[in-house]
Amino acid sequence: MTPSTFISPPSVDTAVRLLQLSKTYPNGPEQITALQEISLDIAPGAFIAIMGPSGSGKSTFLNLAAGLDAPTSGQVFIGETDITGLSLDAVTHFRRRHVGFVFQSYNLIGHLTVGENIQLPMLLDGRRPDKQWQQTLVDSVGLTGMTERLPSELSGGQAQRVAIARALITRPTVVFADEPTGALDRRTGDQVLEVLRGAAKRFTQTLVLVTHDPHVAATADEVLFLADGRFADKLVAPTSSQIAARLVELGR
Ligand SMILES: Nc1ncnc2c1ncn2[C@@H]1O[C@H](COP(=O)(O)OP(=O)(O)OP(=O)(O)O)[C@@H](O)[C@H]1O
Repeated sequence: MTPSTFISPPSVDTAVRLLQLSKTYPNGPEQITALQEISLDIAPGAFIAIMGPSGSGKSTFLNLAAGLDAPTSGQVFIGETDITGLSLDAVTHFRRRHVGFVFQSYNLIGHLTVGENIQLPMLLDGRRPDKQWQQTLVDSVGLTGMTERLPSELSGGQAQRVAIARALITRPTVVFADEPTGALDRRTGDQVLEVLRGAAKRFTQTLVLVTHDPHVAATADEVLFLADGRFADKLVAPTSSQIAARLVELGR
């Protein structure tokens, strides 16, 4: 199916639109279908969590929705741009400007200071960082006075706060977070989640979080469940117990 056969691109009040998104991987003579015809609209400022049993397609979902991998079929719009129609170079450039990432492993550059790490997405894009916005973010994630430190001088929780500020510095259309508290103890993880959630709400930042952890997913406005590469359910503002119960039913 060519892109022109699909319906029109999303309006500006859709941050991310997935249209009949599918991904198959070769597996010897057969194929594994990791995602099957996923369609979803995410509103600007929404905070959604993606959950599902192991192998249900969460990583594949994130990789496709964020433009880190190409679908076998279907389309991904970020804002009004169909990123599945872009060349590899163009999608990399687009991602740098319009998509933020927070990974479990922080991915900070060791020889750059906190401040330089936060500015990095702007510098890589050849843009001058907005110092005032940077300071707002630094204060908002609780790193005031720490911008001259190196990553080796930070705790895990502080390192992830840097990663959150770095993800927000470009004012991206959407931030994807992949197990953002997976490397932290529960208390620190809760604080970091609160920072992430608080910043997203304060700056009306669209946030898509992929996690195994019901406690983490319960901080989202909505939880979408994948099973066998399809959306199996949605819970609005659920408790972690409700999420855990649903996961058991889906065969966690
Ligand atoms: N590169 C690949 N090559 C072949 N199969 C793959 C590849 N990546 C994922 N798969 C398969 O696609 C399906 C979905 O995998 P995916 O990693 O998206 O699931 P997941 O929900 O993130 O799993 P987990 O919670 O265990 O990390 C699985 O059956 C997996 O084995």
